[in-house]
Amino acid sequence: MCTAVSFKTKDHYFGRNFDFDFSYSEQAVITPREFEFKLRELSALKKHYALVGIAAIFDDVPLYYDAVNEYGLGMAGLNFEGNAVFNEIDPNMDNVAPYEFIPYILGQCKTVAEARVLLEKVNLVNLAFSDNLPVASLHWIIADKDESIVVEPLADGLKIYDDPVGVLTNNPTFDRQLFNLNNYRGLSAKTPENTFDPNADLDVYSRGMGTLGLPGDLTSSSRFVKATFTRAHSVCDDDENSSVSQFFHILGSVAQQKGCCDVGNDEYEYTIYSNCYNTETGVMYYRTYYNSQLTALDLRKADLDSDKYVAFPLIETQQINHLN
Ligand SMILES: C[C@H](CCC(=O)NCCS(=O)(=O)O)[C@H]1CC[C@H]2[C@@H]3CC[C@@H]4C[C@H](O)CC[C@]4(C)[C@H]3C[C@H](O)[C@]12C
Repeated sequence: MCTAVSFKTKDHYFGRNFDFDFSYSEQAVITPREFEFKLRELSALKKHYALVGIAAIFDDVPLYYDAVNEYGLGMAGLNFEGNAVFNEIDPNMDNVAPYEFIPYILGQCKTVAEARVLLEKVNLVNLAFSDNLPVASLHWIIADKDESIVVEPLADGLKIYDDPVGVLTNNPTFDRQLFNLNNYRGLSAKTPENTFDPNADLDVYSRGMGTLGLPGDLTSSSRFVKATFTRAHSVCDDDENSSVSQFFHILGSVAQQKGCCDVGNDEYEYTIYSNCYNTETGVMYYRTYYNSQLTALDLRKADLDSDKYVAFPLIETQQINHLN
């Protein structure tokens, strides 16, 4: 399970929880403009916008899980098991393999509006990066400072939804996730009036009674509701530290602690990393399950005209600030 969020204060922030039971040794990776992304069915992206994000590196190619480009467009892939359908090659379309999708969009689009145009011709094809990797069953959120969309490869075609709440989790399909929010329209950050039975003397015995019924379980539909509520009610100052802290608190509301989601064979799904991009400055902050200190990587401090990516292994050991 995973949760991605798009959030605005003075700047725009984007990021995700990466929840899974194992990792492909993902790293923090900057890909400059002239790194050649070879595409399976289309001509290579020789010059493209620079990317910062989290990627697993196979055969010297960064395969991005999530990234932001130098113009502030962000994109993240989240599991969409059982729903994602990838097609055969269609000679009339731009055939893109799922593992190429993030560099394909972020390498060429400055905004969601530009991404919508490219997406009109995209056919996501059933091609794996290599024989020993699966075709990842994913759907994607694409966000800039003005809007978010969700892209779902369904059996009856590629669906592009507006995402008015700036959140994506996993199953079911995004239209159903949005519909489910109707069930929670009565929830509030404020103390509710007694509309239940005005003749009964109902006490406000606790703060937070307006949130009673907000789900706290780990299912993707519950995380969608919880993250949407938390984001929608977030209060924070406009500066970078406040915004980044608040962003990680939003993600923390749907984080998964190891042990609570048993996937068998003594393996557990947990929040392996959480990250937050300031999409306007190109700085990515991350923390990992075992290291709660924030680590930052700044896109603009790399040589963006180079043809070589730079990769930094995630710092996974706890960083403790000892006072004595
Ligand atoms: C498993 C992850 C989703 C996490 C998530 O959503 N967990 C909820 C699980 S659940 O919904 O609860 O079941 C996804 C997200 C991004 C993916 C990589 C994308 C690049 C590359 C694409 C290639 O084709 C296959 C290998 C590859 C490295 C991919 C491996 C894996 O697929 C990754 C890590």
